[in-house]
Amino acid sequence: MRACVVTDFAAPLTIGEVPIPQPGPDQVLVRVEASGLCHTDIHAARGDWPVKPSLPFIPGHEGVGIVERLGRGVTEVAVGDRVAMPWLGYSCGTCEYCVSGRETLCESQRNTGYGIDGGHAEFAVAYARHVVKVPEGVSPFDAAPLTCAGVTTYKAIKVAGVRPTERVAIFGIGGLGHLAQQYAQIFGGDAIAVDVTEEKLSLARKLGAAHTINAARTDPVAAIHALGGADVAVVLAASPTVLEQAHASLRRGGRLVLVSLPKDNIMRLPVFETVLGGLTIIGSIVGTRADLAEVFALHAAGRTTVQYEIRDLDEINDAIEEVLASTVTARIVFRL
Ligand SMILES: NC(=O)c1ccc[n+]([C@@H]2O[C@H](COP(=O)([O-])OP(=O)(O)OC[C@H]3O[C@@H](n4cnc5c(N)ncnc54)[C@H](O)[C@@H]3O)[C@@H](O)[C@H]2O)c1
Ligand SMILES: [Zn+2]
Ligand SMILES: [Zn+2]
Repeated sequence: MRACVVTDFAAPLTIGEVPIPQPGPDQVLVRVEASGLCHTDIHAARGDWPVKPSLPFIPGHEGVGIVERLGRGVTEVAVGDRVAMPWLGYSCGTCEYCVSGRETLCESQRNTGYGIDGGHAEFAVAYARHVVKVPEGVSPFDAAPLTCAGVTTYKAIKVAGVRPTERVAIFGIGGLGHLAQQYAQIFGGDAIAVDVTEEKLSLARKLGAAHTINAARTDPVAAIHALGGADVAVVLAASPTVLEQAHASLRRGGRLVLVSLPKDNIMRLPVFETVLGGLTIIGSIVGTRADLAEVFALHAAGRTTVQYEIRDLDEINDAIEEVLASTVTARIVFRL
């Protein structure tokens, strides 16, 4: 099969032929139709984070496709089902986190496109318990970005507890951000979209943003305080500077939700303003299978719009450069 393989954190990704993987017990073989390029794939391919994937590996955790074969004991899905293969590729099911609906915190978890070969390939093997069925009527190209960008930001808005009329500042209107904005609005909030290009802000306006701020031209902290300050700020740009701006943009009682994972792995936190402002700081990691089912249901009901550009897998290295240069409207999805 044709697959994208990371062989070296310092080298471009390679596209080549590798054997089709075989599903073991409790696993399924999926023929991938569409696979979204998350910024996390770039961090993974470059070894940006403290825990690195072992080489070589196939990235991609927004893979969507058709179940082609079942391993021994699989009852959860059938051959022919369309499924999504999210970042949470395996969790133990029995630890205190798993049994209390917090499977994304499982310490035995394995991650698709990181510890388990992922979706940037013609076929992928996944644990049947951890794939999520894509509802009838949702295209694989819409489903792919929802599988990480969607579920992650849906969860981030949920943990922030966004309430009607609250001002929700979204820092970074990329793959994650354009969906975060829509979930903030679905929960009743007014979105303030912050990014560094006019194309991203024009998409945000099209999707209903109450305000847009170009951080390349205007100080977003002053601009958000001129609107009264943010009740919630969600950080989706992988930069410590943006983390600090998001914190500074909050009004008293505000909540800061950390989602992006900058290589630098550090933010300066002003203690005085945090204490006196009664601020809450929340870390949010992807979402559960149940969250993803809700994300798909919202989309099937016509409540969200997924913005994507389709590319061939051979173009992945150029696609990565485009994401890093902020020239992609929202998400790139590979057609397999
Ligand atoms: N916590 C999680 O569960 C989780 C899940 C998925 C992705 N992530 C992380 O979230 C981050 C975003 O992922 P993505 O796929 O949406 O990336 P992306 O590249 O599509 O989006 C990032 C956006 O930030 C914008 N940006 C850049 N500099 C900015 C600035 N100074 N101010 C405001 N905006 C700025 C970019 O123009 C772009 O639109 C990555 O670090 C990724 O690893 C985290
Ligand atoms: Zn992702
Ligand atoms: Zn567990």
